[in-house]
Amino acid sequence: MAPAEDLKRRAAARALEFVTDGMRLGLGTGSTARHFVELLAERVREGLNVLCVPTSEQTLQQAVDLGVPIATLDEAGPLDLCIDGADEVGPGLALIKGGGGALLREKIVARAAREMVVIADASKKVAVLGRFPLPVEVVDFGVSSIERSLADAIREAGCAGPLALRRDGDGHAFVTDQGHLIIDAHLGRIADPVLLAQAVAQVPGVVEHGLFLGLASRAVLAGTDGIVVLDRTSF
Ligand SMILES: O=C(CO)[C@H](O)[C@H](O)COP(=O)(O)O
Repeated sequence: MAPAEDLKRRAAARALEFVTDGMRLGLGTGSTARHFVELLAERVREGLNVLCVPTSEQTLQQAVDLGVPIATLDEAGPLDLCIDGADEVGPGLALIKGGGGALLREKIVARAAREMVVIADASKKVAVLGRFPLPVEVVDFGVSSIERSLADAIREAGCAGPLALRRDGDGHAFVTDQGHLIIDAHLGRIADPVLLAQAVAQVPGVVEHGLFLGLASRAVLAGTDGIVVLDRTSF
């Protein structure tokens, strides 16, 4: 296994220790979450009883293929724990998510859980959020106009940088599981994530953004020198 994948898998394995019998779990999306679902499936085969709500069609398919019991969020009700990856983990466990385009369902599921635990390789830890482009999910009506309004709102919140409509490998607009589009905001540095989140959320046409603030309570970060479990006060 490539070294980077090995670190993701180690973080996933450590987070699995937080799972106990009978839990209702949110399952994240992305390559790190994928490791978690694989390891969870091994435990399910050994007899662990869990009910899981996937945050994307991709994770849903993986869970079905591996025999992990799944439910819709409405069927499952409040969740005990949500385990998900992140694109950046900043101070206070503020996150940028949505690199895989699943931010809307990910945020709904994280909010429905009593606890959100982030799993990542240690390179995702940053002193200031923003090096990773901020994904903003928007409706597919008037996207050029939404993009201009978004640029204004971002500037008023003290940030700047080019915006780009996300495209898939064929050059078509990337469409999310909920049928929306994504505008990636290349900001470099987000000095005030709370202010930016408020500004972006107010733009008509914005469905959700990838700033996850006050949602994660722990982060399991795996580096070459070991694994650390951070909470909001320790980072
Ligand atoms: O937010 C996400 C998907 O929308 C992912 O959790 C994020 O992109 C991290 O992915 P990976 O574990 O592959 O680095």
